[in-house]
Amino acid sequence: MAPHIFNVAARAYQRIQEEKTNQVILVSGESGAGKTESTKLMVKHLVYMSPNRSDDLHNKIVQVNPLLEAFGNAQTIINDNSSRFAKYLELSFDERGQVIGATIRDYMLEKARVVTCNKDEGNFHIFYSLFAGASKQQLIGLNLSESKDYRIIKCGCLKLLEEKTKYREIYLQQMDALKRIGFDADDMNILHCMLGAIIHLTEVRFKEADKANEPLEIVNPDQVELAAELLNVDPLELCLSLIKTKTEYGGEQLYHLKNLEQARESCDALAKAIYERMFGWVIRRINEDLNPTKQRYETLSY
Ligand SMILES: Nc1ncnc2c1ncn2[C@@H]1O[C@H](COP(=O)(O)OP(=O)(O)OP(=O)(O)O)[C@@H](O)[C@H]1O
Repeated sequence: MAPHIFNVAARAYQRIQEEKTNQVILVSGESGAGKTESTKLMVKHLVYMSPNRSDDLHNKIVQVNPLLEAFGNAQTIINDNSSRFAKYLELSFDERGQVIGATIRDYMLEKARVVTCNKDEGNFHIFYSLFAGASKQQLIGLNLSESKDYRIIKCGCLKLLEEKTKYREIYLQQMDALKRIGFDADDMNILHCMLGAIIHLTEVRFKEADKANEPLEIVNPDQVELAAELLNVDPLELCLSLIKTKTEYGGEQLYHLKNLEQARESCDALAKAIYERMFGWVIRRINEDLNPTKQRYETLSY
C-alpha cells in the first residue's frame, strides 16, 4: 500500500524533532493527480502535530490559497483548477517543534497563458473574476467594457464567462484575502491597474506601413495610451518601445524598426512580464504575512 500522506508528514516531523535536520517532501505527479490537495492536507497535519497547534498560522496558509489560485491557476482540459506554476513551500519550526512561519517560492509560472491558451482551457482565474466581480465603476476606471470583447478572455474557453456568479464569489474571496495579507486601498488600485494594463496591451494591433523602411503603424493607439495611463508611464515612450528597438553603441542611441512579428512579440512579452511581476509581488506579500518572526530553525519543504 502506498504511504499515506499523514504518515509521510508525521515521519518528516518526527525526524525534524529527533535529528534536528531539514526535511524535504517531494510531491509529484501528473496534472490533476492531487498534489495541491495533498500538500494542503499535509500542512494541516503538520500544524496539528505542533505542540501549541497554531491554528492561526494554518488558517493563514489556507486563506492565502485563493490568492495563489487566482493568479497562478487556470482551467485546463484535465483539471478545472490547475496550478500553472511550481511551488516550493517551506515551513519553519522552532526548537520545540512549533511551526512559526511559512514561505512560498514560485517557479516556472506559465505566463504564456496570459496571451495564448488552448480554446478548451482558460486564462488565469483572476481575469474572469475581475470581469465578474469588479464593480462597474472599477471597470470604467480601468477603461474596460464587456469581458467577451477582450482577447485575454476570448483566447480561452468562452463557457467560463457563463459562470459569472461563481467568479463573482471568487473575486470577493480574493479581495478579502488580499486585504488580510495587508493590501491597502492603494495596493488594490495598483493591482487592478496592472491587470487593466495587461488587458489593454493584449489588445494592441499593428499594421505594416504603406511605405518600405517606415515604422509599423499601431492600429489602435488608444489601447497603448490606456495601458500607459494605468502603468503611469509616458504613452509616447511606450508606443515607440513597441515599434522600435533601442540599442546603445559608443554612447550613441540607435533605433531599429521592428517588423510585425517582433512588435507583436514585444507587446505580448510586456504583458507577460507585468503579469509575472504582479504574481511575484503578491507572493512576496503573502510571505511577509506568513512570517511573523524572522527567526529560522529547522525547515520542512515541499
Ligand atoms: N485528497 C483529495 N480529496 C478530495 N479531492 C481531491 C483530493 N485530491 C485531489 N482531489 C480532486 O482532484 C482535483 C485535482 O487535484 P489537485 O488540484 O490537487 O491536482 P494537482 O496534482 O495539484 O493538479 P495540477 O498539477 O494540474 O495543479 C481537485 O480539484 C479535487 O477535485
